[in-house]
Amino acid sequence: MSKVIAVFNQKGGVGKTTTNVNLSACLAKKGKKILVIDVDPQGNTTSGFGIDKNNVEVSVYDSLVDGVSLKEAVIDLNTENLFLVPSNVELAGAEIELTGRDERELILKKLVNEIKEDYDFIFIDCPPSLGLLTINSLVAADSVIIPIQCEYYALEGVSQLMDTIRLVKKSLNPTLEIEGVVLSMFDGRTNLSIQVVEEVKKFFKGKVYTTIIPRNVRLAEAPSYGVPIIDYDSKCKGAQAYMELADEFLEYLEDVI
Ligand SMILES: Nc1ncnc2c1ncn2[C@@H]1O[C@H](COP(=O)(O)OP(=O)(O)OP(=O)(O)O)[C@@H](O)[C@H]1O
Repeated sequence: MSKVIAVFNQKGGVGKTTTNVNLSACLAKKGKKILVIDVDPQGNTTSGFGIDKNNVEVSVYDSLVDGVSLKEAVIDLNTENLFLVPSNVELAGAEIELTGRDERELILKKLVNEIKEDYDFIFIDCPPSLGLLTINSLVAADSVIIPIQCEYYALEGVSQLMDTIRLVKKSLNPTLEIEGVVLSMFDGRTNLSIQVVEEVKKFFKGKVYTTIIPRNVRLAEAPSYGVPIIDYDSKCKGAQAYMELADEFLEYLEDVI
């Protein structure tokens, strides 16, 4: 059974891209066939996998705006089980171009449904906004993983994103569920990090898995080399934390099914 997961938080710089690149790479290592769809015009997930975003032939923009099938946009990352639909800055214009189209919130869902069964999991990297691209991502998804940075105002951002999830559930995707929270850039030496973890766990009342990813210099370096952390330094704390997240993710699904 295949599953589509949106990695979503409208706040910028909270670890969405890092989670997408590294969780998907870890799951691919565990034998799951993974497609990552980069729906962020910044294209950091695309470059995080080592793809030159200024040089892609077909991108998610072509699919969303011109109806090119996602199959035609897929890049084989030459790592076993791992595939990518790339993005680039062209996507920044898509929200305006799609305004006024019929069923504009359902475009990605229709495209994803055509290829869903070819993969075990499809991860969607949402942009840091609450616009049409994010709504398309949440409508296409079966579940949401929420990265939260352990920093000031983390919880305020969470209540805002919960409003969006509730709205999408109510009007466009009633079966959408929250699956897990990734507490990103945790610095165990600061009270703030510890407090954020406690508050977030209380907020979600133990209903979802909450995985802690430490602030880790190797994780911060890996994107500039265009590799997932597991291929960069598989022994570092960041790589181990994402492997643990992959285990939790798979355990959660076993429990649910
Ligand atoms: N656990 C970590 N340890 C150290 N650095 C990290 C960690 N997680 C993410 N970073 C760094 O923090 C920055 C922001 O992370 P990331 O790009 O994943 O966030 P994002 O939510 O995708 O951002 P945006 O909203 O701009 O798309 C990046 O430079 C990334 O390398």
